[in-house]
Amino acid sequence: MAALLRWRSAISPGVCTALQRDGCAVIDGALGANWCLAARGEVERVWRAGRLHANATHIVRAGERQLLPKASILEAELLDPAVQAVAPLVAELQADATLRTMLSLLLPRLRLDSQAIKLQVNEGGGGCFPMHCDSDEEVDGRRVSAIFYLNPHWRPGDGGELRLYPFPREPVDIAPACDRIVLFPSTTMLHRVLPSKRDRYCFTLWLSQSRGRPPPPTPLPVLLQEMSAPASREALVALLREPQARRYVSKLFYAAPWAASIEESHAPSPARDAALEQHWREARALEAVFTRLCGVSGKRLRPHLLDLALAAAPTAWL
Ligand SMILES: O=C(O)CCC(=O)C(=O)O
Ligand SMILES: [Fe+2]
Repeated sequence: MAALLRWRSAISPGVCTALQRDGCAVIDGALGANWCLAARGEVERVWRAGRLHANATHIVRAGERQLLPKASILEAELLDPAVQAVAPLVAELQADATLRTMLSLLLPRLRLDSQAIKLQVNEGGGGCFPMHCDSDEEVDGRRVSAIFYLNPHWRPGDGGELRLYPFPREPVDIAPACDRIVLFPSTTMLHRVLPSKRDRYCFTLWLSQSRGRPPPPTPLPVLLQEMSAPASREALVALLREPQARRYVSKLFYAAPWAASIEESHAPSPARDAALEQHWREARALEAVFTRLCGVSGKRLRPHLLDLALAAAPTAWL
């Protein structure tokens, strides 16, 4: 209870400003080391009770669904009352609306009305996540991801850093240190987890707008196809003020490290080949669209897009 009070006072207007301006906010010391150690113990008990399952991405290839598991990553949603009974502290946080209330008050475009927690254990030995965004406006109502790290013994060299790609700014690595919370927009912040040498515990609180959601905007690829080409510099800079547009440009910008992150996160399998194929197909399609719009091709395209995105900054993330 004391930890929850402490947590409530840690969610300051400064956190909302950083989230809006930088695309991420880091809060240290919000719950206290004792709470985090106890929460880590709860996640471990859920694991020992056999309630964590291997994380896997669903890939659709030639109409067939294939499962693409991540090596060493185990997870569980905190929906099941049996899991909640083993993790009462984390369940108490799941029931606390402070974060979503504060964010909705201070960031008027956010109307967050529900939340869910996912527990995660990375067993180490190189376990990692490939580059991804957590959600998409067409998929569900998730808007803000908040990750709570529970690793009292983390040291530089252990790996397992969260890497954010706030394009056009340089990537940022954040250590999964104990009692640290990292917030970012679920639909637009590209991120991954670097390989972890040792076990790594955390849970994610996803904050969603589930009621009264506006219909999803026209998908960006459709809008881009409709823009006349070549587009003016002003039109392209205006486009890159939209977080969704920056998301697509960063997919193109980081196509090679993105593919490497898929190879690093999954053991070789036909499902991994399908994921890589799909990744390169999308990257090539984006390259064709932006080559047409910018009137710039080949090696000159990426620096050109970076220049446009820098001209669009500073931009809002939410
Ligand atoms: O473990 C982390 O730091 C991030 C995990 C993640 O990106 C996810 O669960 O979507
Ligand atoms: Fe994620």
